[in-house]
Amino acid sequence: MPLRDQKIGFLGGGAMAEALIAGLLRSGLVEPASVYASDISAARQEYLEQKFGIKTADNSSVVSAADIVVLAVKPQAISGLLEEIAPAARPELTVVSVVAGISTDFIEGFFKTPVPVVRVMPNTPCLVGEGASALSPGKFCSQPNMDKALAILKASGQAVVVDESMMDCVTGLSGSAPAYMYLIMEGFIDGAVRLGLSRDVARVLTAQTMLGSAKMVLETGEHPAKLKDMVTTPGGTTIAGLYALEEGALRSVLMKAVAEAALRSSQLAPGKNSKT
Ligand SMILES: NC(=O)C1=CN([C@@H]2O[C@H](COP(=O)(O)OP(=O)(O)OC[C@H]3O[C@@H](n4cnc5c(N)ncnc54)[C@H](OP(=O)(O)O)[C@@H]3O)[C@@H](O)[C@H]2O)C=CC1
Ligand SMILES: O=C(O)[C@@H]1CCC=N1
Repeated sequence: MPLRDQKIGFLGGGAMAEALIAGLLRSGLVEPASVYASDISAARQEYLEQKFGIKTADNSSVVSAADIVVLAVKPQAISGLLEEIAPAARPELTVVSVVAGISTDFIEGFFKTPVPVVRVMPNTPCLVGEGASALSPGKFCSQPNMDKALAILKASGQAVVVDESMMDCVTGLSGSAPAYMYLIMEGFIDGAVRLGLSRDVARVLTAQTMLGSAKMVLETGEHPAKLKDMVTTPGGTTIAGLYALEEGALRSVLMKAVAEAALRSSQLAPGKNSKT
């Protein structure tokens, strides 16, 4: 078991760290006593201690105490954080970065010794055990390092290994897409509320329909177009709704959303960003 006796430290205790900690602890693979976190905000540290029963400390103390360190600050804060923790970094450590747009090469460059780095793009549904994560190994990463990172991400959903050149794309897809899905659900809910359905009923029907449709794709392995055809009775209701979606160029809009988010990911590394 790759996480046995491993102490896991989170640097940056915001939304994504919270989702990963929640996923890890609800899986039962790790005890709260083995999890550490640091955050620039004392109030945030207190919140994490209270919510999860984990320990908090400053960044360097967390790195010294941990076997696996998860970098979970915003891209704009990564250089300062890496400078701060570099003296405590060592080759036995596994560094897992969830920071969008930041390459393994960039992170490795801050350390004096060859430190294994795994780049990961998770998403917030890790919070409820349904995350979708992609991982790429850095150049000093061994299979045991990857196994540890995979175990953390698989504890809270599905995880796949991709070439690092695909990480901006993955960031624009599964990293960002929970937000797109919520927007789509909001539109469906408002559409039903407009026709008189109560918001609560519309919310449950919408979310369960998205969940069920996603399960159909994953469990049948069928092309989404075939599953769509199964719903679409000739001359019926669904084709009328699909016609409206095609008029609104839904697929083209969704493709653009992935491309725009991937482009932004490619601009996030310090020195590359067009805006901060
Ligand atoms: N949210 C998401 O869905 C996903 C996020 N990510 C990545 O995860 C990372 C974190 O994102 P997210 O959780 O949304 O952001 P948050 O702003 O919620 O979390 C980052 C946290 O780190 C704190 N922080 C800032 N500087 C330091 C420091 N030097 N040491 C310790 N803590 C610090 C921040 O404090 P303060 O706010 O006061 O600055 C904040 O609480 C980002 O790099 C993002 O790209 C990846 C996949 C999905
Ligand atoms: O919006 C962001 O930049 C982060 C990365 C992917 C999801 N949230």
